[in-house]
Amino acid sequence: MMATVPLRTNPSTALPPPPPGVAGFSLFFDLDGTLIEIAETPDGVVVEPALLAALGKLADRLPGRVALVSGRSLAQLDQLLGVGTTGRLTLAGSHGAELRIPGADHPAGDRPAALDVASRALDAFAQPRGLLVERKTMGTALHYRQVPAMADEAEVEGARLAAAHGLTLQHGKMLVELRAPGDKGRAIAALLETPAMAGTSPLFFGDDVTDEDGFVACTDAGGDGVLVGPPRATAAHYRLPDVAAVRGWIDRAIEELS
Ligand SMILES: O=P(O)(O)OC[C@H]1O[C@H](O[C@H]2O[C@H](CO)[C@@H](O)[C@H](O)[C@H]2O)[C@H](O)[C@@H](O)[C@@H]1O
Repeated sequence: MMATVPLRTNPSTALPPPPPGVAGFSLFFDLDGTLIEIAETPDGVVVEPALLAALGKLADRLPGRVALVSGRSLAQLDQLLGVGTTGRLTLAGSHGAELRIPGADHPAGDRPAALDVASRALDAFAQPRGLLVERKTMGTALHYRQVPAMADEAEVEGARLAAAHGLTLQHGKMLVELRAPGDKGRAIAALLETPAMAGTSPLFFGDDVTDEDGFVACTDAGGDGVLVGPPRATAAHYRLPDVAAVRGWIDRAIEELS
């Protein structure tokens, strides 16, 4: 099963930055490549204290209306950012397969039974080729950033194993992942029904193909998407060039809300 990238792409590559004025918005952020710089390995990322402070301030000013929507699992988000920060945010992890809303119960979905067998097959493929396998709560990612020449082979193996084991195939930056169903769009739509977010306009900042479902969900709900990175076909109508620009935008939003 392939995770779909929507075809409702914006024809223009000259997308403007998102306008100021966030008082009536709920803000959704992807993590890797959006709030933190891409690193060589999943564990190699740097989460700066200034980011944690900014997310905390934003959450104070928009209570219940600041969310992380990540391909990382909830456990990874807790570990990377610390529960002092994640506890103040609404979270969608595992590409939308896991939700955590402060004060609400959201039983975790079932981890697909086939995931362990498929993960061992990924190990067998990765080890002799020098690739990295990242095990997550609801998925396993095969990373080829370490050996980019293996990209095509890794993608083919990922697709083969996803089909063989009935798992969802997720493409990403220098990775292919086998995972539980769900997508960031459905997660955002569900979060928009929470009392704190209901009636607000959603704005989702993301850099990767997994974020496109989220851009569509936000547009459908009267908000929009913000592509982070170089121009490409996207459902977002705004763009910021890099992580630093997102961090600058957040700092300005905090000032505006102060
Ligand atoms: O949806 P996100 O929060 O952006 O998570 C997407 C994936 O991010 C991580 O992989 C990416 O970042 C790594 C660290 O910078 C990088 O080495 C890798 O090449 C990128 O694909 C994470 O490891 C994955 O589990 C997430 O799905």
